[in-house]
Amino acid sequence: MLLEQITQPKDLKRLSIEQLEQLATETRQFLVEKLSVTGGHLSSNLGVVELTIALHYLFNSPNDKFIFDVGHQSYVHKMLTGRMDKFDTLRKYKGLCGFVKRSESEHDVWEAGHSSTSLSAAMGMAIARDLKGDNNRVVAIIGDGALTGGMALEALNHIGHEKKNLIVVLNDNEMSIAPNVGALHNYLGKIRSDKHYVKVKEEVEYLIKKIPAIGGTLAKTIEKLKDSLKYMVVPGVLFEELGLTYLGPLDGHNLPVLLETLKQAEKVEGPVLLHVVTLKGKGYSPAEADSHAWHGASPYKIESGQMLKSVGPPMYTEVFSKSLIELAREDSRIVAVTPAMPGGSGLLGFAAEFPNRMIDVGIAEQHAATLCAALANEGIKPVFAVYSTFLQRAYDQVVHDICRANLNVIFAIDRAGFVGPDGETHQGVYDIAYLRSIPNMVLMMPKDENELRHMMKTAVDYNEGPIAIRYPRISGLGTSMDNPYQTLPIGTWEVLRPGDSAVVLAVGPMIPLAMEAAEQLSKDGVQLRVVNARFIKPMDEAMLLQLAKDNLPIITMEEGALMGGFGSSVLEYYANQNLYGLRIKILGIPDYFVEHGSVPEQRKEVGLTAEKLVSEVKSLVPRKRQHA
Ligand SMILES: Cc1ncc(C[n+]2csc(CCOP(=O)(O)OP(=O)(O)O)c2C)c(N)n1
Ligand SMILES: CC(=O)[C@@H](O)[C@H](O)COP(=O)(O)O
Ligand SMILES: [Mg+2]
Repeated sequence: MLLEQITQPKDLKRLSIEQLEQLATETRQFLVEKLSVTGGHLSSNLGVVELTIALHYLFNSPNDKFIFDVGHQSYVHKMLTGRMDKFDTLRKYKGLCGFVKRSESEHDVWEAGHSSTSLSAAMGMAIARDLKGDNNRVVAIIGDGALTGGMALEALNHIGHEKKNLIVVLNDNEMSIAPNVGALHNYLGKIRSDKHYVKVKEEVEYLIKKIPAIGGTLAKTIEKLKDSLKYMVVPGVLFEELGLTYLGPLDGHNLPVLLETLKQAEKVEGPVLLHVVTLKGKGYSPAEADSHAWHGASPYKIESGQMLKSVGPPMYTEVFSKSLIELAREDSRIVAVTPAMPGGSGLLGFAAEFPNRMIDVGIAEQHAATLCAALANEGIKPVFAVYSTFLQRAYDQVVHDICRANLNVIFAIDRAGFVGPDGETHQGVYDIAYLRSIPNMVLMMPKDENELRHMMKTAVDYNEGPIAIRYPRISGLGTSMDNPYQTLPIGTWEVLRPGDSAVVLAVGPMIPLAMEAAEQLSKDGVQLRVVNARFIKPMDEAMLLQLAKDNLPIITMEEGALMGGFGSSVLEYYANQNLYGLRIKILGIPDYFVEHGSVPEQRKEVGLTAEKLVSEVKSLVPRKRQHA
């Protein structure tokens, strides 16, 4: 096995083309086998096997810098840089990260997880290189999906202007997570499909070379002719006009072609865009057939391609999906907007039933937010379906275009809280802090999937401005679903369990932990009152005042950043009411980035457990009130 001989990139350099091709075969086999156990981003990585081998064969990482956009397709890079032995721990707690990670290797020079940052990073590294007088190569590897992200276009604008030496490898597999969308995608499709370009271009260049060298106006005319012909024959004219040299399109699985074109690219002065065409999922037929489903694969049986799906209650996303469809059947104003996550956000069923009411804008959260503002401005009821972590990308639009204008936008914030294997770049733990401080925003989180349905109805009926529902990347509790839907009174909490020793104000998935702690505490004679703090903003101020009067110890519990979170707002409230002397403890996520693992492992790491709540309550309740 050649793969076993590769412990660092320079081991590639002694291999022949045939051996590199053999290595590609072994690499695919390794990925399919390892990820059948761990799960992970299989189809993206299968698509970049030859490309990654070619890059490490030709260039000299880490001196030459590889910047992977998103970084979900960096498994081959990790294999070739000495981490094959760690793949059994991929995306596991304290194991190999599923994205590029500087602490793992000197070859990991730039981290991501969020899309469309690679070109900005490449530009920064190229400028720094030139300021320092270095001469290393800077190579960004960006997918056709990531190229639809606004940041990528901002960077292209700058790259074309500055004309620094750098290489952009556009990995075009026609897919984002779902099929890619947008005018750029269509443009790339035209280039990919029309072989006419390459033929005519070669003929024109041959003819122009034939014209004997002459001076004066004729030469200028010929130059102009060549330029105007460029519009007809050069496929990447869009990029050429932006100031990049376009090379391609080329077969991203053909190693000799890749190596030859990369060598060409290396010689070009200024920025180069290499348009590489690949097949997402290549080499594993279930992934080739459905690269969307195999983008984020669960563990699977290799032979059958059967993914091992979790059994039990429905995921919150599924409940959101079904209730959105039910509500949309009754209300034609409802439109769903997604920034390139129709599958993950549970909108495929909605799109099937309401094809002209589901809008996928590509990886463009900022555009999606302001689009929703305009839809609401015109009387439409937009549901902005977005992961908590990706909503961070549109913070200004939420403030400037939606909340300030007090427009009726519904935010369906999925993956709110810990997300597990995707880790620190994807944790949905800042939205409480970053949303509650915006005027006009209503923010709620359900205790279970049944209450999620009622919150959906509450949001659709709400016409006083923006309203957000956040829900986690976990299964529900298996509760039965009320029919009909109920509309919840805004700003009201509910007591789920009485108690007069202490009270916990619990948010969302913290409630089952609070109920478990209450059970344990009652055995010691401590009666913990459990409150469903389902409205994070506005809070139930009547209840807060009553709790102060009762002078009970108060604990808040949220799966969100403590800094600026729900607990902070309770502290702020009491301080502003001059209600000092209350015994209050806030539980949440401390001020650091929690890395990948399972959600229970992440909760345990930060102390979001029933045990922790029990000990906190006991520390606040006078001993005399506890059984000895
Ligand atoms: C800001 C942001 N929005 C959404 C995502 C979710 N996401 C991860 S990968 C991906 C698709 C990327 O497509 P492409 O760049 O073409 O890579 P491929 O998987 O096709 O190789 C998306 C939408 C993200 N990581 N970051
Ligand atoms: C790499 C990326 O950002 C997405 O693929 C993300 O991992 C999807 O997350 P879910 O698996 O929670 O849909
Ligand atoms: Mg793609």
